[in-house]
Amino acid sequence: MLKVTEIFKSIQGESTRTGLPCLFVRLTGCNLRCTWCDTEYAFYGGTAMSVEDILNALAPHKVSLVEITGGEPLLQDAVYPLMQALLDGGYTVMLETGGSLPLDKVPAAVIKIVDVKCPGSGEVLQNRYDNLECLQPHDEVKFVIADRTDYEWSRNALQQYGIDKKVQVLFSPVYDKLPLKDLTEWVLEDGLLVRVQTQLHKWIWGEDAIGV
Ligand SMILES: C[S@@+](CC[C@H](N)C(=O)[O-])C[C@H]1O[C@@H](n2cnc3c(N)ncnc32)[C@H](O)[C@@H]1O
Ligand SMILES: Nc1nc2[nH]cc(C(=O)O)c2c(=O)[nH]1
Ligand code: SF4
Ligand SMILES: [Mg+2]
Repeated sequence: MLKVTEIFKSIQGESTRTGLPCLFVRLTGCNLRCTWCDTEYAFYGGTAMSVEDILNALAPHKVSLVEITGGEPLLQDAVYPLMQALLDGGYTVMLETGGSLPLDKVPAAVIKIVDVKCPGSGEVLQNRYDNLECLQPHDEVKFVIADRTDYEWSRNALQQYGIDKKVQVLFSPVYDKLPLKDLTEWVLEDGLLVRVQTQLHKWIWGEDAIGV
């Protein structure tokens, strides 16, 4: 059984697949406490569901892209059979993870979106840099940036670990904290090979909407 906070249909609001219709499975519980986390309601509670219950909840929507997120989805062991069952059911599966837990057991066909936590998150010491070895070309690495200090730290991490040589890198401002324009201009000034992104669902439905 898995603890599930919510299952919903929306557009993918982040990553290179932004704008595509997508189903979301938000698992309950997180081992981190990022200062700016927009999903604190997923830390506790949740409904117990089996893999079959989750497949049955997704099927009527007739959307083939699904993202498993949280909370931290890799905290629950049953996430592995869930990912495999979704792949076997013909879904394109994305996994959104905070980067503090090992990635080596994630099925190769799953598209991993891995955060590298910046100092402004308060969780920079939790990054597992050996995870960068597990990345495949279809995976993406996301830096959520609160200010200029985070930006310079991210720029340095890119260079130190050669992340932009391996996968698509996303630079995302902390919503309502760092203006998108500032981040964009810094990236252009420095000629970084990264994709600036914003959380599109918040521009559509507002930052406090849940289940979108
Ligand atoms: C809620 S987390 C769940 C998955 C996992 N715990 C993680 O951190 O990647 C989903 C994504 O939302 C991002 N996020 C959370 N709060 C945000 C905010 N206020 N502004 C921008 N991105 C945010 C996280 O950094 C992460 O990339
Ligand atoms: N629309 C929408 N797209 C998203 N992409 C990643 C999300 C997440 O919370 O992990 C998310 C989310 O919460 N909503
Ligand atoms: S790791 Fe993800 S869910 Fe957990 S506190 Fe950070 S942003 Fe929120
Ligand atoms: Mg979200």
